[in-house]
Order: sequence, then C-alpha cells, then structure tokens
Amino acid sequence: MASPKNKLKNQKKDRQPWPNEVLGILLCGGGILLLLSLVSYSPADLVHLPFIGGDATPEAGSVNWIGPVGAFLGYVFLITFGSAAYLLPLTMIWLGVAKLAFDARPSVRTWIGCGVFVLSAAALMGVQNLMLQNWADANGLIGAGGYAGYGLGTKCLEALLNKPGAILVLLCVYLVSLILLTGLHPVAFSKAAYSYVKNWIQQRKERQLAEAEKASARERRRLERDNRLASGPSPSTVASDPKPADPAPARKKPAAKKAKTKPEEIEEPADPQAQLPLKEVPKPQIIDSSLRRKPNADPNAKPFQKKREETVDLSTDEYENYELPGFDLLNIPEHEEPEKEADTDELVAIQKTIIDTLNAFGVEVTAGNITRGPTITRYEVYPSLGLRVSRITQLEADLARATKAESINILAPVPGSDTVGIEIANNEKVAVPLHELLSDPAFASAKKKIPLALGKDVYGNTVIGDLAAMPHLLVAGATGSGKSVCINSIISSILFKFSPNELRFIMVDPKVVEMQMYNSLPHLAVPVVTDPNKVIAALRWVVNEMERRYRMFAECGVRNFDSFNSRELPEKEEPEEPEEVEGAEPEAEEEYDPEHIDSIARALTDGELGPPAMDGSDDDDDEEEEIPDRIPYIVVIIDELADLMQTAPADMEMNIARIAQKARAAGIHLIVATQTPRADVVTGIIKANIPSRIAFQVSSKLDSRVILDVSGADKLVGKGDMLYLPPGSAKLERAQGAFISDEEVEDLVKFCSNQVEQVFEKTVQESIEKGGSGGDEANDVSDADEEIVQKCMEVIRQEKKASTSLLQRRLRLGYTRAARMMDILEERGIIGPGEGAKPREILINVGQDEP
Ligand SMILES: Nc1ncnc2c1ncn2[C@@H]1O[C@H](COP(=O)(O)OP(=O)(O)OP(=O)(O)O)[C@@H](O)[C@H]1O
Repeated sequence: MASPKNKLKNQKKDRQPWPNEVLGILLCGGGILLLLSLVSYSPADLVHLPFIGGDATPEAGSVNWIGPVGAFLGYVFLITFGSAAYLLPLTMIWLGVAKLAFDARPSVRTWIGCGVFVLSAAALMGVQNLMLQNWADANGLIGAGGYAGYGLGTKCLEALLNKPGAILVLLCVYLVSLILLTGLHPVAFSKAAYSYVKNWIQQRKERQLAEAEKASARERRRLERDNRLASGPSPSTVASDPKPADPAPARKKPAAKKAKTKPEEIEEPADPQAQLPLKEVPKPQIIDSSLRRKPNADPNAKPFQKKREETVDLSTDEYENYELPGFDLLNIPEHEEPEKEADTDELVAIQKTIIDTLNAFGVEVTAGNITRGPTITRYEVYPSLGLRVSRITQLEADLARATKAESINILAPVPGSDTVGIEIANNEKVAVPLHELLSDPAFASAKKKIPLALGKDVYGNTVIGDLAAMPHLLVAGATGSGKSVCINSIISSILFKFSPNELRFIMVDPKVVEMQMYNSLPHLAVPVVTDPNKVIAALRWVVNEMERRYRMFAECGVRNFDSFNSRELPEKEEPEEPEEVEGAEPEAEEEYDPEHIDSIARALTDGELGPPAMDGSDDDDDEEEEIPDRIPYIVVIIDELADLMQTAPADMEMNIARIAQKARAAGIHLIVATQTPRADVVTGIIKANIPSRIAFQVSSKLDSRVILDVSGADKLVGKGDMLYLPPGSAKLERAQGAFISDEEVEDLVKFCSNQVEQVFEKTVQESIEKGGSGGDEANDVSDADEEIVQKCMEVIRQEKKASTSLLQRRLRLGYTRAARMMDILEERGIIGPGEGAKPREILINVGQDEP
C-alpha cells in the first residue's frame, strides 16, 4: 500500500502544470494593466483613494486609465521602485510573449534575473542624481529609484563604495540580470543586430539595383519593339522565331497592338532570373519505363550472324553447317495486348503520402521524379537544405506502413544524384522477356565478347553483362527467387552468339533436375556432371586445360586467349582467308610478356598454383603437344555450390580459386550459383576470386552480406528482382531479370542439337571417370610425384608427425601439392584420416621402412 507521503508525492506529480498559454495571457494582460496604470499615474488621484485614507466620493473621477485600482497600483509600485517600476510591466509582457509565441518555460534563473533586474535598476536610479530628480519630486517620491533604490543604492552601496563604485557595481549587476532575463548576450546581441542592419542595407541596395536593371531592360525591349514595329520584321527574327514565320500578316497586328497596350503583362516572364526560387528544384516528372519494347519486326532475324569456319582442338567435328539461332525460337506474341500504362494519379498520390509522412516527422522534402520500372517504382525526393539523409532512412518502417508497401527500399542518396529514392514494389509486375534484351543493340555490340542478357533496370535500360570482362560470376538467392531463370537466360544468351566450336560448356548440376534439358546440347564438353564426386575431377581437368593453354601461349608468343585466336597462323598448303575474326576486338595494344606467360605456365606445372596434371593426357612433358589453330571459350556452370561444398570443401574451394585466379586470360570462365548463401558455402576465398555477383531475394541481411558484402538483397521482391554488382564497380544495379520459359529453352536446345552430333571431349571424360571412381589414385602417381612421396615419408620419419603445413614448410611445396601428398600417404595406409587441425596419426613404425 502506498504511504500517505508517497500518495502526496503522486498527487503532486499528477497535478497538471498550468498550460503555458494561460500563463502567457495572464502575464501579458497583467503587464499591460500595470504599464497603463503607471503611464497614467497622477498624484492627484491619491486624494480620492479610499485605500490610503482618501475621500472616495463617486463623483470624484479618477485620472488614471485603470481607475482607482490603477491609481493605487501606480502609487504602490512607483513609491517602491521609482522609475524602475516601469521595468516590471515590461518584463511581464516580455515573459508573457515568450510563453505565447515560443512556448518558453522560464527557469528559476530567469525569475531571479527578473527580480535582480528591477531592483538593480531602482538602486542605480537611487544612487545617481543626474536624471529624473524633478520627476521624482513632482510625484512625491523619495528618489528616482523609490524606497528600494534609496535603501539599496543610497543607504547600502553608496555608503560602502561611494557613488562611482556603487554605480559601477550596479551597472554590472544590471547587465548580468538582463542576460539572465532575456537569454541574450549583449555582445553577441550587438553583433547580430549590427550584421542584421548591414544585411538589410545591402539587400535594399541590391533590390534597388535589380529594379533599376529590370526597368532599363524593360525600356530597352520597349524601344526594340517600337523599332521593329516601325521597320517591319527583320529576316533574322523570322529565322530564329517560329511565330513570325506565320504568313498571315493580318494576325500580326493585333498581337503587336496587344503588346503595346499591356506591355508589363507580356514582358514579365521574359525575365526568368527575377523569378528563380532560392533553391531550384527541377520539375518532377513521371517516367514509365515498365512498358515493353516493341518486338523485333523480323522474327527471322538473328542477334548474331555466323562467323567464318574455324578449326578448333576441343572437337573433332568442323560444325560447318551450324547455324546460330534466331528470334523465331523465342515466344514473341504477334499481337501483344496493349499494356496498361501507369496510373499517374495513383503514383502522385503515393508520392504525396510519402512526403506527408516525412513532413509529419519533421523531415522537410520536396517532390522529385517518379520512375516506374518493371518491378518497382522509384519515388525521388529532394531533402531540404541541411537535412541529413539518414533521417529519411530511419523512417523506412513508417513509410512502409503509410504506403502499405509490400517491400520498401531507400536509396539515400540515389547514386550519382542529389535526390533520395524510395523504392516501392509494384502491385503488378511486368516480366522482361529475353527477346527484348537480345534485340537491344548493346547485346550485339562487338565490345562485349561474351554478352549476357541479364535484365532491365528501373529506368528501362537494359543490363547486359560481358562474361569475358567479369570474368567469373556468382549467382545467389533463396529458393524460388529466380536463379534458374537467370542461369537459363545466361546460357541462352551464349547460345545465340556461339557455335559449339567457339564455346564449350561444362555443366555441373548436383541437383540433377536443373540442367537436364541441356543434356543434348552440342556445346557440352562432357555430359552434365551430376555426381558430386566427379565434380572435383571435372574442375581438375579445367585446371589442366588452363595449364595447357598457358603452355601453348608461351610457345606461340601470345599473351592471352584473344591474341592466340587472332594470331597469324603458320603457313599451310591452302591459302588462308584474312585472319580477322568478325566482331573480335583488336588486341594490338596488348604487349606480350613471354616471361610472364612462362612463369604462369611453370607455376601451374610445378603445382604452386594448384594440383598438377591428374590425367595422363597432360603430364607427359616429353610428348610434343600439337598446337591448334583456334581454341574455344570454356564456360563452367556450377548449379548449387552448397551440395559440392559439403562433399569436398577444401578441394572445391581450392579448384574454384585456382580457376578464378588465372583462367580469364585462357578463355575459361566460371558461373557459380547457390541457393544457400552461407559463409561456409560462399567462402572468403571464393568471393575474393569472383568479383561479379548477382543477388536475388534472400531471407536475411546476413545472407545479403555474404553475397554482396552489403545488405539490400533482403529487400528484393523475388521472381527475378535482382541486384547486380558489375565487374570493377562498387555500385549495385537493381534490375528485373530477363525471363525465358522452359519451353523456349527446350526449343533453343532442340534447334542446336538437331544440327550437329554431340562430340564429348575424351580427355575430360577420362579424367572425370578416374576422379569419380575415387579409386586408386595412389597407383597413378607419376615418377616425379613418387619421388616427393618418398621425401614426405622421410620428413614424417624425422619429425614423427604428419601434417600438410609441415610438408609445405620442409619440402617447399604448394598447399595443394602437399595436401595431395597427404592424400596419397593416407591411401597407402601410412597416415590416418584427418581430424580437423590436429596432426595426422602415423600408422607405420616411423623407425622402419614403408610397408
Ligand atoms: N525474371 C523473371 N521474370 C518473371 N518471373 C520470374 C523471373 N524469374 C523467376 N520468375 C518466377 O519465379 C519462379 C521461380 O524461379 P526459379 O525457378 O528461377 O527460382 P530458383 O531461385 O531457381 O528456385 P530453386 O532454387 O528452387 O530452383 C519461376 O517459375 C517464375 O515464375
């Protein structure tokens, strides 16, 4: 139970303070009343005042404006404070106005300042004898400061400090009390007042000047017009102004007449500078970029025409009659229903809601452009001067509530602009068909070596990537967010440009179902790899191929894939056509550095950059390698990295990193997809080596950070809404991914596969079969490796422990080679299986020889 003391306290707390307005009105009213009483005070009224023993005859009228009460108040305050009594009503009015106008709540200090202000003024007036002495005598006062001034000033301070000392002290006290009362600092106040006056004078001068200029411009134009009218239209005016070109001279006259009769009305807008607002904000526009572009007029057209025949080494077939696919394979409706245009009223209403909501939270913004994209609409706003954009970001949840948005994202600011963008998901989303992107000139541009049709951004611009520039791509997003459609669009984009002798795929699909439709594609170097155990072998083959290509580059004295394919071929019996490849970029400016290429080739062979050749086809140095005329691009597509990372994380990571680091120049590119963007799947090493990323909708900020290093993908709306991080850029592009249906993909694959037989690469298949069997790798150890195995055993004997890092250190091996030695030793039963970071158990007697 609450004690009586607490109750009292609570009651006190519950008591509402007087509203500020009430106190303000009382203070102002009281102050004015007192001021009027003092101003109209006359000692003659005293004889009629009953309070002080006067004769209160009703017929005796009071001089005081506030009547007998006013006369009495005037008498009391004047006799007490003398002339300082006038400060009392002025102070009350000041405090009242402060309460009413600024909702001020004076502190104790202010009230003390108020008292000291009046008393010190009274004392000052009491001490001095230069002013108001006659006035005091006429009003029957003891002095100009009343009794307070006489007591405090004359009797106390003057007696102690003499007149000058007392005046000095009182002046100081007076000024201090003025600061306490008004909160204004005299020095600052004087400075502010000075600068205000100076500005005012300056502005006045400028206004006058502008007026004068305006008047003279008006006069000049009037004269010009008069001259023109007098001499008829000059040829130059006719040329520059379309209106005078009007051949009807009869219509010119009334216009001229009008101009003469009301010159000001017509001339006003002629001087736009005079009407400029303080901060110019462009007129808001509504842009609807969600509308589809018209399909290509000719359905038989092709994004790319066939290049000249080339011989390549990865296939035995010449693909002479191979035709590139055309638009007819894509489902382009002949008569599309007219699309619904954006409801501008609705868009403007949403923008108004946004601005009103922000204003309600004290965030002043002005309306900017509205851009409706395929999936989202971006409402731009201009923050007022001095507003921190982070204040808008903080109100994200409130904006989402106010606009009832399914998903909201705030770009503060919109990159490259001075606006803040509020992106809200559209109720109706518009798909971006792949054919629309393929018919864009950016897709067919020769600048893009491996163009990928990715999507369309909010402004309706196509987003076309170049895999050759990327050079590797990570695609991640939650299940159902649009990854498979994106991969299908990417593969289809490639199929529209490349024949099987120009580009080969290695497809890895541990989920088995995702890439089955590509199984008959002639571009496949091997059938789609679905067994996770075989994937490592496939990747090792890619590494070996890369190594082989670098050796060939070194031998031919070229720098990279493009210069190899466009090099002068050694003379053959039949005269060759000119060497240029249509659409290929000239690489003349790239300088060949033989040492660099040699060093990469050497490092690859030595295993410093990864595992050495596994399949017999590549490790025989003495065997003379046949150098092909041309080599194809190799695109490795891994759908669902997570499954593979579970099987052999270290090997996967190492092989992906190795390919990613060095494969670009060899024309080998990686596309890795995952629906599990966890840090243990998309590891730091993988991310560091795959700079281009596409993120679809994910469930958390954390997932978004794993993919893009920033949040944002968690706010996407799914079904192809994506964030694209282009190569060499830190700027994310939001886009709606291209859409291609499964039927379209099937038609495309059928078109390609009907033309030519599939020819798989034997070497890849062999390598995969070997790797997949997981069998006796140890038996395949080359002589050179066997020598290292022996050295490793020697080290293990000496150190009496076995670990990869020990072998790396003692024998100066690369990580992968040391790890492979450990695998061989484990398979031979020399060491036990790995247990995390612990050294392996040694299963043989280290004092003895190998069993
Ligand atoms: N670019 C797009 N435009 C329009 N709709 C799309 C787009 N991408 C995906 N969708 C829609 O989303 C559905 C799911 O897409 P998709 O199969 O690509 O998802 P996913 O991320 O691959 O899922 P999972 O990992 O489960 O295979 C599609 O069936 C399609 O209806």
